[in-house]
Amino acid sequence: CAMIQEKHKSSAMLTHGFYFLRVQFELWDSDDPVPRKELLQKVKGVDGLLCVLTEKIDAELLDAAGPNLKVLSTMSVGFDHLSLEELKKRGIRVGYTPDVLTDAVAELTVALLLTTSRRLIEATHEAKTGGWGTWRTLWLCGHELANSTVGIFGLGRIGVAIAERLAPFKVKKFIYTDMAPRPELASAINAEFVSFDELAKQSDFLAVCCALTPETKEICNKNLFSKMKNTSIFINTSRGGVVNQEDLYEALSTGQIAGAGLDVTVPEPLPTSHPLFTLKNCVILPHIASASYTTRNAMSSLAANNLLLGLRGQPMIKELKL
Ligand SMILES: O=CC(=O)O
Repeated sequence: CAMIQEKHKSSAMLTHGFYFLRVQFELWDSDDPVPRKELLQKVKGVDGLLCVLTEKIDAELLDAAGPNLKVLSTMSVGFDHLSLEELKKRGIRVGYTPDVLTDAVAELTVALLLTTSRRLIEATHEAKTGGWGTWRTLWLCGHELANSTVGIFGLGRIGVAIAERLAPFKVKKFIYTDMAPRPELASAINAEFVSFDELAKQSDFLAVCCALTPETKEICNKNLFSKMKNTSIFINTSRGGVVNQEDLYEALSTGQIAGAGLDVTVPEPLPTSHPLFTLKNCVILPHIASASYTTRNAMSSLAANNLLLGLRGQPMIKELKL
């Protein structure tokens, strides 16, 4: 989190293209989120703010910042932590970091899918704790990608990148649903547009890649799970808010679906006492999809450049249309 303003402790000449921009900035120099109270105090009077997805940028924070604030840059592709309406109302420009994390997120999604479908966490636990007896015919059997139908809910850059990585596993068919067909993206992976119901019914693996919006909030609920096959695997690397977790628990614990792999939950962190942690067929990761050194470096650099360009009144590299 970096707050850019006139009269703060650190000062730097930041080279940007052929220009120099003199900024004074204060850095929250910790991997832990800046405490809300501290953030509310420190944003007062800043011209720009660089945040991550743990910071809720709402009317309270924007009021605390005051009228100097012209640019917000989030180091994330998701922007459900930003109140876009409030930002637009105040004429604040917003930068974000799509594209640079697509490869890392797709890679992690494939890893999570295979970990869940081939029951790798259960398997390593058995091996370590003495559950490994003789070779047994049906022990720790899972579901394979070869000849399967993979469904993608929300076909964007990341959905396409996931499908491209899964295709060599001999997937039979890719299907997807979105607000409307997206033929250009779909043709790259030969995916067929289907209804939400058909996606539920046909998918052997269902990967959720949509943004969290009022329309997608808890859209993965008992209506979806009840239509899925009891051999199907559900994967979510988008936002926890798209899933109704009580319904998912029910579907997993009653065998309505075979397994779930989640990189995102509500809340984050998910309390260790949460019922989903009791299930062997649920693999939960702590929101690490973009966590590779290369990608996090690219995200920080893009977020910083977006901020500086915005402060200079120029088009950002990746700017949200408000
Ligand atoms: O979840 C990660 C992001 O939105 O960048």
